[in-house]
Amino acid sequence: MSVCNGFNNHQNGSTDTDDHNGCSYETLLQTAQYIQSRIPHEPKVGIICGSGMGAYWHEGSLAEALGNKVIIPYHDIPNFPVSTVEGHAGQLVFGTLSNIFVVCMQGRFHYYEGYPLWKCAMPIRVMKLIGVEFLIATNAAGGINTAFMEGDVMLIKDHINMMGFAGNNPLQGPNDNRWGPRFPPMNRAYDAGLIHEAKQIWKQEHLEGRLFDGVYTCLGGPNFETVAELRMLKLLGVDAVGMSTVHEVLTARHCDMTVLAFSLITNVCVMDYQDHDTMPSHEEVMDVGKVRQGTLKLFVEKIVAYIAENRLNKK
Ligand SMILES: O=P(O)(O)O[C@@H]1C[C@H](O)[C@@H](CO)O1
Ligand SMILES: Nc1nc2[nH]cnc2c(=O)[nH]1
Repeated sequence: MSVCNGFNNHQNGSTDTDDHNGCSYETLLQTAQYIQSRIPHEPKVGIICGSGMGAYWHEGSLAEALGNKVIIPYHDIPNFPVSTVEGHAGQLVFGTLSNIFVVCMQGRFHYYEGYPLWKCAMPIRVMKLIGVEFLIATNAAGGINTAFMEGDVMLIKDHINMMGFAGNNPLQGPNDNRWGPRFPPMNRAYDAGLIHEAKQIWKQEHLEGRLFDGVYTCLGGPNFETVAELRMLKLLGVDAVGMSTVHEVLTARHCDMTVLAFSLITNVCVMDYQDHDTMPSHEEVMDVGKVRQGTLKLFVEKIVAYIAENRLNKK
């Protein structure tokens, strides 16, 4: 049996033998079957709760708000990676939100944790196998667009796959057509209809703070950027920079999920050599996430309600 190198294999006693993209369809079917044996319904919407949105178990977080919760820690799930980021709970939380059954990833996997990109994105394929059709990916990001302030929210209308420019992509390796095509298009990675609706919801619900749209990029991390790097990203048309999401979106689109994603701007990037005082930190990221999670929770609830009423069974 094929297993995933570096994964939590303790339950099947397998040895790690596979290298790049060695996590086969059959292996992930076993992972999916384990999860299915523990949940009462198929989730149609998957939500990735990043550092800006209750990746940790804060009171008032989105994951905590689900009804009739079933919680499965990552370390219990065969073949799943484990979370190593400070504050990330590292669990799947299933339950009802806006009257439908959803799954939240509370904490995600990053390249800087030492996982290859395909492994960081592997939970997306597991979500697909258990029924997820819509992915809502959230993250914390630094604001490069000079209009952005801490606490702003940016709907991701597009991304620049910087790591892909360097030849690093979660879809590298043998392609299994059961997931999707060898050469997937990415010109409509982020669903324009959902972006439009999300903007309407923000207005109609009078959600607190400012909503923008813009271009996101993911760098490998774990360090925050130098001034020169940030200036370069700005020149390239990047509005917000983070350390996640792009590999998840590539994997989700490859297997034909519909994607909406947004960034919580947790810090304004320091683009000025004269600024000797401002230093980005993970503590600041988590603090801003905590302050904004009430608003973001409402935002996601309403987006899920929209999907449930207007988009499910109409794909
Ligand atoms: O998981 P996300 O992308 O939301 O978290 C960002 C990137 C790093 O993991 C962390 C830095 O503070 O925030
Ligand atoms: N790369 C990067 N990731 C972040 N996550 C939250 N803020 C930042 C940032 O400024 N840069």
